[in-house]
Amino acid sequence: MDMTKLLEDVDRLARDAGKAIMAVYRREFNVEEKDDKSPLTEADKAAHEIIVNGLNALPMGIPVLSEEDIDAFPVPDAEGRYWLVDPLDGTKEFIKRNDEFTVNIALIEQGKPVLGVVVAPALGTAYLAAEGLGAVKVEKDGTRHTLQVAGRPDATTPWRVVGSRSHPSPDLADWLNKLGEHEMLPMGSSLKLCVIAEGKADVYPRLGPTCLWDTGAAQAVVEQAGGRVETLEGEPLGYAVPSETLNPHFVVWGNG
Ligand SMILES: Nc1ncnc2c1ncn2[C@@H]1O[C@H](COP(=O)(O)O)[C@@H](OP(=O)(O)O)[C@H]1O
Ligand SMILES: [Mg+2]
Repeated sequence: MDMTKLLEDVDRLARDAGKAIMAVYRREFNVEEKDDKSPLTEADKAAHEIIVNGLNALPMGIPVLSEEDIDAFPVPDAEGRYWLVDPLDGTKEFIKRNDEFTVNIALIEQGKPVLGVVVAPALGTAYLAAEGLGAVKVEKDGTRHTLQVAGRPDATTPWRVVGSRSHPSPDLADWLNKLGEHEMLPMGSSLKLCVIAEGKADVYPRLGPTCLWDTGAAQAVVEQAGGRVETLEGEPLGYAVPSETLNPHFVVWGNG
């Protein structure tokens, strides 16, 4: 596979989905409730259609798992590959209109995210990563920066902790007490992992539920920037079984 070409194709698809999302964002829209009580908008559905059709049109014929179509789980191909898509992550942020929502596309191979694209359409930014290519942020004006996580803060500097705006967790307070002196940066969606990759925060503890599609693409960005996304047992967060959609609790570390 030509990873550079694949990353360009996936970036284009995520940006097309982002344009469809922004067309809805700029006008009135309806909010439905899914079976699991989470919100769903026309924007989630429009982005899903664009991405799934686009991925299916690529020559490799890699199966797709998208948050908005979990009636049938894909069987990974002979190389253990599948696409993992969250067409609109941070739907609550989208509804609140605070701009902190993302389009997420990951390529999983043998249970590992080997390519990831996270586009934040309202912010105009994108994060792109692939094995062997590293991770970059593309700014609104098109400038590109190579991403590198921050080192561990020295003993006198408080930890910069990023956390969910919409899904606080009861275990977090205990975990933060053990961490020591820190400052909190609230943030919606997979942008939490991306700010770790950028070196703007040091750690993101997620001690509450998330699904595979919430983390796959941004995990590729963090890992290619030198960081880690680990279960509480210290194993990399894995994606081997598409039908096991719930992630365990995890911590994203930016200290390499
Ligand atoms: N009870 C639950 N079970 C599974 N996933 C949950 C959940 N509560 C929140 N999430 C996940 O957390 C994501 C949002 O996290 P955050 O608040 O940190 O941005 C949601 O993404 P979506 O917005 O794509 O549905 C959703 O997938
Ligand atoms: Mg999501």
